[in-house]
Amino acid sequence: ETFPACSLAVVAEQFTPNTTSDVAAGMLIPHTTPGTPIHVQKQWFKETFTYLFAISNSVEAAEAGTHFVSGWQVFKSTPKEELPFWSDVVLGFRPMSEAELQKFPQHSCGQAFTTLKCDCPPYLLWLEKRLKAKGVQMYTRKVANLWELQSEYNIVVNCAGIGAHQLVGDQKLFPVRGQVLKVHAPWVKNFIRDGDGLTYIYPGIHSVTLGGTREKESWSLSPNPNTTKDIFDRCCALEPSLQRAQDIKVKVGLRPSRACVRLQREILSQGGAKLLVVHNYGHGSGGFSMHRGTAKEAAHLVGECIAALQDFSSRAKL
Ligand SMILES: Cc1cc2nc3c(=O)[nH]c(=O)nc-3n(C[C@H](O)[C@H](O)[C@H](O)COP(=O)(O)OP(=O)(O)OC[C@H]3O[C@@H](n4cnc5c(N)ncnc54)[C@H](O)[C@@H]3O)c2cc1C
Ligand SMILES: O=C(O)CCC(=O)C(=O)O
Repeated sequence: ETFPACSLAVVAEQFTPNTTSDVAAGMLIPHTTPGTPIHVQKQWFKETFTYLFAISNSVEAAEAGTHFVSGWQVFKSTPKEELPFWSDVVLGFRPMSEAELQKFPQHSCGQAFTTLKCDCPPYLLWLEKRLKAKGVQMYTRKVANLWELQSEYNIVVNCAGIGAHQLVGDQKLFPVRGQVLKVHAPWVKNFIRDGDGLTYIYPGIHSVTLGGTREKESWSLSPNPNTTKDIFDRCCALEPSLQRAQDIKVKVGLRPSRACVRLQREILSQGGAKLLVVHNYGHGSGGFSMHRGTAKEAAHLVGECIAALQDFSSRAKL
């Protein structure tokens, strides 16, 4: 969209439904990361929210799998941060009333708001369809080293998620394993998030996501049956009607975590040849919440790469 004169290809080892993004609940509810200034995180969230608001408010919404969802974030004790940085981006953020809190006898306070959610795989399939309609080629291939792309491409945008640990040897990137359940419980219409972020119930178009776990440095993609029971029990304690949920599927994903998203330009060179790289990975728990904002910044960095390429070629002609 930003550089219509460029031709684009997507190279990935796995496409939807086999990516980390397919495991996610897809809720727009940011996590704060220490390595990025809050105003930047807010900007990324706001751009993503505005973008998905427009899709959710259009005829595309059903196919794109994006929708508004209202609900509650509940706390057992008063949270340190009374007003999260994103409170004026989501809609209608307010403290819960005493009457609402009666639904949560274990909790003493809470926040009510409306946010947006992406259902995956539909959202990823919709994005793929839009790319293909523009003539973008999709190649299934594992890349061992970015340099192997140098003979075919001028610029590589590295969006490898947790795969960047091996692909570019980023030791600052680590997995935070998450196990969730996707269940059929169409009567659950409101989201519920325990303020510690460990237990959540996120209703989507096709299923309700029940979470979760946050296991730092665990690379295991195998579901743990004890964890499944634990997640189910925790969610039923918040929403007793889930006892009747059916068709329980267990999913595991590795959040690509880092002190900050790596949004950076790099020039690789070997024997006079160059490959321009834009890194855009390390979204941790916030890949959906921030994807449009970080993509916009990555596109800006691609613009800088295009200018650099033009500069190299005009210097080569001198
Ligand atoms: C349980 C769970 C729940 C979550 N819930 C939410 C949520 O509600 N809201 C939210 O904002 N975030 C959530 N997240 C976080 C979110 O899922 C991630 O931030 C996001 O999926 C990261 O997206 P990505 O595109 O960077 O990585 P991925 O989805 O992993 O995509 C990376 C792509 O790169 C490819 N790749 C990697 N290495 C190579 C290689 N060497 N060669 C070729 N291809 C390669 C992969 O095959 C894949 O196609 C959740 C995560 C988990 C695990
Ligand atoms: O934290 C949340 O509530 C949203 C889900 C999520 O981002 C996660 O599990 O990583």
